[in-house]
Amino acid sequence: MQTITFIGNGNMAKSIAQGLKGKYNIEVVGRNMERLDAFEAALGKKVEKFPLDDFDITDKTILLCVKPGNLESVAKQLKGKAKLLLSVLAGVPVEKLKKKIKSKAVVRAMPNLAASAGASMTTLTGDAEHREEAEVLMRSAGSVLWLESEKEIDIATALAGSGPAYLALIAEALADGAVNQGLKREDAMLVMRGLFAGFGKLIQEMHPALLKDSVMSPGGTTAAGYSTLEKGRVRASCMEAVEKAYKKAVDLSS
Ligand SMILES: NC(=O)C1=CN([C@@H]2O[C@H](COP(=O)(O)OP(=O)(O)OC[C@H]3O[C@@H](n4cnc5c(N)ncnc54)[C@H](O)[C@@H]3O)[C@@H](O)[C@H]2O)C=CC1
Ligand SMILES: O=C(O)[C@@H]1CCC=N1
Repeated sequence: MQTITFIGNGNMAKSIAQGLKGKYNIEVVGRNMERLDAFEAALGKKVEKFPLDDFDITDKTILLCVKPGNLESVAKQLKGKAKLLLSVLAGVPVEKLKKKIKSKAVVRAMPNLAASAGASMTTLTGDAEHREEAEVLMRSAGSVLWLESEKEIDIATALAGSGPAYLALIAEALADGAVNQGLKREDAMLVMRGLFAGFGKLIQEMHPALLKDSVMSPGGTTAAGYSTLEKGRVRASCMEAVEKAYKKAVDLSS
């Protein structure tokens, strides 16, 4: 079984490791042994645990899962040259990764929080020779799409990487709206979750505009609510949110 070495043991590392366990041997590298023990307990499977300081990455397949701001300090503590560096760091380009961490090949991956449920939408780009290997690996955590440029992965970061947070805002706001009109909180949450479960299936098959047209009757309840969303500039705000998140990814590249 191939071994994957996680550097970082936070949310994203844990989520991806859940998908990989059983298919790959897992090693995890971090600063704090208690946190590494917690990572292993959360995974419910034996993993090899190593301190970060002076860790030798020679010929390993690394899954780098630290924050972009920690790249510098983490890189300084590693020695050797990896076989493949797979980085989930938002915005950090291949060139910068290559400068900081020695590796024969680099691939960027942008998963999302749904990796914890095996349902990430993960985009990938980088060394095309490792496309197949990276796709197979990340498919353990959901769907994958290889993109041809780093600009595209930065845009996809704004859409699917950050997207769960944007949809969570909509989900919470809609449930709050129902509570505001008098529905019990627990009922509002159940109805909202059911709405998203069904919508998740429908949107796979229908264009969003046709889906909307199918729901909105002339002079009906949906039309009444929909015009309020347009007045509130929800459409423009979503487009601006993607723009701001993309620009932030570009900022992180320097
Ligand atoms: N959370 C999300 O939904 C997504 C996160 N990402 C990317 O995943 C990466 C990790 O994010 P999360 O797992 O959410 O963060 P997290 O805060 O849960 O985990 C970060 C990890 O880095 C370690 N760390 C922090 N400072 C360190 C240092 N100075 N030296 C060594 N290790 C250090 C922490 O101990 C932890 O293991 C980020 O680069 C982010 O861009 C990508 C897609 C989605
Ligand atoms: O907010 C962030 O920086 C990370 C990247 C994509 C989702 N979360």
